[in-house]
Formats: sequence, C-alpha cells, structure tokens
Amino acid sequence: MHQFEWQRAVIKVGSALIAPDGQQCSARYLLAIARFITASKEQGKEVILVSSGSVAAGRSSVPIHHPPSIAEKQAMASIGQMQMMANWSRFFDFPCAQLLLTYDDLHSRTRYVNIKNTLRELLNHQALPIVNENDTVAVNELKVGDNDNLAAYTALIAQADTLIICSDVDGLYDQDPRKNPHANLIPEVTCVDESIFALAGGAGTKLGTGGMHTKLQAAQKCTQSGIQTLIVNGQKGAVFDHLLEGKVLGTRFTPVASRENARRQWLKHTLKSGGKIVIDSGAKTAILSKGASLLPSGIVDVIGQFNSGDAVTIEYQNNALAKGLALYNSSDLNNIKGMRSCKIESILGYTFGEAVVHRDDMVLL
Ligand SMILES: Nc1ncnc2c1ncn2[C@@H]1O[C@H](COP(=O)(O)OP(=O)(O)O)[C@@H](O)[C@H]1O
Ligand SMILES: N[C@@H](CCC(=O)OP(=O)(O)O)C(=O)O
Repeated sequence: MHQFEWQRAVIKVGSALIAPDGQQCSARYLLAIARFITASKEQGKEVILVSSGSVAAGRSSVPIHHPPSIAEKQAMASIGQMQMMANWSRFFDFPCAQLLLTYDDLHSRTRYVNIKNTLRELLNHQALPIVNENDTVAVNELKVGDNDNLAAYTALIAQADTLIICSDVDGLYDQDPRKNPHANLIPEVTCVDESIFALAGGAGTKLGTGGMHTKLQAAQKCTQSGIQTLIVNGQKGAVFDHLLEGKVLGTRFTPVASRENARRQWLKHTLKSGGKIVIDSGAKTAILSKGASLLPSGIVDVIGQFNSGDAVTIEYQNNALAKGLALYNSSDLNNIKGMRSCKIESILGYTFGEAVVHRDDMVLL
C-alpha cells in the first residue's frame, strides 16, 4: 500500500455525514473527522474543510410534504448552515471561519484573489476555514452545484497538495455498490478517463448531490493539477486512524503531474501576461537569489493596464525574469511603486499585505 503523505489538505464532508437520515446535525460521524483534523493540525499540517449539509440539516425546520421548491431549499440551507457551523465549532479549540462561495466568486479575478488571500491568512492564524456553496444566492447556472467540484476548486485556490472526499461509501467501486453488492473497490486510480467515468452512478441517497460522477470530476481536476485525491468512507472512524498512520482505506487517485510542474506550466504557458512590472537590481537579487516576493519598493515602472489577479511579466533591463499574479491592478501599482510596503494602506486605502506579487504566485523564466 502507498504511504500517504500530505501537508495541506482540503477535506470534503458530504451531507449524509453531517445530518444522517436528514435529521438535523449529528456528531455521530463528525467526531472522528474532527479528531483527525485536530491531530493533523497538531502535526503542523494545514486543513480546509468543505462541508455540505446545510440543506439536510435545515430540512426538519421547514416541514413540507412535497418535493421542496428552490426557495424552500434555500430557506433550509440558511437555517441549516448556522446549525452545521455550530456543530463543527464545538469540536475545536481553534476558531472556525465560514466561507460561502458561488461559481461567480471563483471566476471573478478580484474575488478569486480575495478568497485566496483570506484562506492564506486564516491558515496563518491556525483557524479552520469551512467552505460551502452560498445556496441562498446561487441558483442553477450561477452555482458550482455540488460540493465535490467546489472542494476541487477550493484545493486549487488554496494550492493544497491533497483533497480528501469523505462520503458514505468506501471509495470508487467498479459498479454502484448500492445496486450491486458484488461490486469491487478500486484502491488506486492513475488516470481519471472515460473508462473510469463509466463506472460512476448517481447519488446514493436523496441527501447527496452528484454521486460518484461529481467526485470523479473533482478527482480529475485535482490530479491534473498535481493534487492527490482520496475518496474514503467518513462513516468509519478507522479510516481516519489509518490516515494518521499514512494508510489509505479507500480509493487514491494519483496526481498525473507534479504540483509544482502543473502550476508552473499554468502560470508560464497558459496565462496570458496582462502587462509588465519593471524592477530594480535589489528586487532582482531578492527574487532570483533569495526566493522573495516582489515588494512595491523594488518597482521602477508599470507598463500596460491589468487587473488585480492578472498575470504580469517581471522585467529587469528588458529581460523577462519571472511571471506572476499581480495582487494590485496597474493603476494602484503605479501609485505605490517605489514605496515601502507599510505605506500601501495609507495610499490606496486597502492592502493585501506587503507583497505585490507573492512568491507562491510567481514562476522564474
Ligand atoms: N461506482 C461507484 N462506486 C461507489 N459509489 C457509487 C458508484 N456509483 C454511484 N455511487 C454512489 O455514490 C454515493 C455517494 O455519493 P453522494 O450520495 O452524492 O454522497 P455525498 O453526500 O457524500 O456527496 C454512494 O452512496 C453510492 O451509492
Ligand atoms: N451546498 C449543499 C450541498 C451540496 C452537495 O454537494 O451535497 P453532497 O453531495 O452531500 O456533498 C448543502 O450544504 O446542503
């Protein structure tokens, strides 16, 4: 069996674990997951939770005898979200932070940058970010629609190395195990292709959304970006004891590219540069020799018009040295170029911290 190693994980917990039988929130399955999160954090690892269950948890507070309308589901979600957060919070001594996201938020550059910065800051402060879809504002085409894909997007934004999907089934089987009791568990998948998608059926219960299909979509997105993905049974405490010992009881999807390489390729080749930042020799040394972020004090000139979150080329004397994601738009950068970082807030009225291009978002050319 492969030794399971990780440093920053997104853990996705499905509705059937939060509110088993659709009956309010329960600690039944969450205790083992919470213990795993606490033990992992004590080992210096970083965890982001993506928790479903707001609709399932709020269901009993909106009693109806017909299939719920969208508005009724949204009412359930807004009641259940509070209960779900309170349910998680009581397991931890560190703060829990709520992030409610929609598809729009993930695809708007400025919001994407804000989500990323917030996650980074929460992890720096030892808090546990708990993400869910903002069900009350998003319908149909505005939604990610399922938390498996939302968890994959979160893993990409957070630059996690691992996605752990906790469901009510032991992993990926060669057929839906609810329909065929002779189905076999697949312990390892090296490529999520059509033949793997062909094995997936829909949700197992009326609480779940997407079933195995959306879990495979999540695994495909992540493994292509170098993020290993696990599907495990969150109803079995032993799964988490084994994970702490580096053993996976479930299905492991191995990355098809190294994380570094996938990100480098994406930054270097996929993202079009929106402009240029010209730097001085001090900044050049800091970036090339010290692995530093780019600070405003090292900027001599800003060329072109770009938004916060756009890719930019970092140049020294007409040589492109690096490419990275700008935290500030070009007009704000023009106002803070050459300044010390402590001046950013007083000049712009806001700050994302001392860097203008963070080292994590930079690739040397
Ligand atoms: N090939 C398969 N292997 C495992 N489970 C499958 C497969 N096809 C469909 N499923 C179903 O997917 C369900 C898990 O998805 P879902 O109900 O959406 O749960 P969750 O709330 O954890 O997201 C399982 O209970 C199982 O019935
Ligand atoms: N955002 C929804 C969850 C949607 C969803 O994907 O649920 P699940 O398949 O149980 O992970 C909720 O909180 O009820």
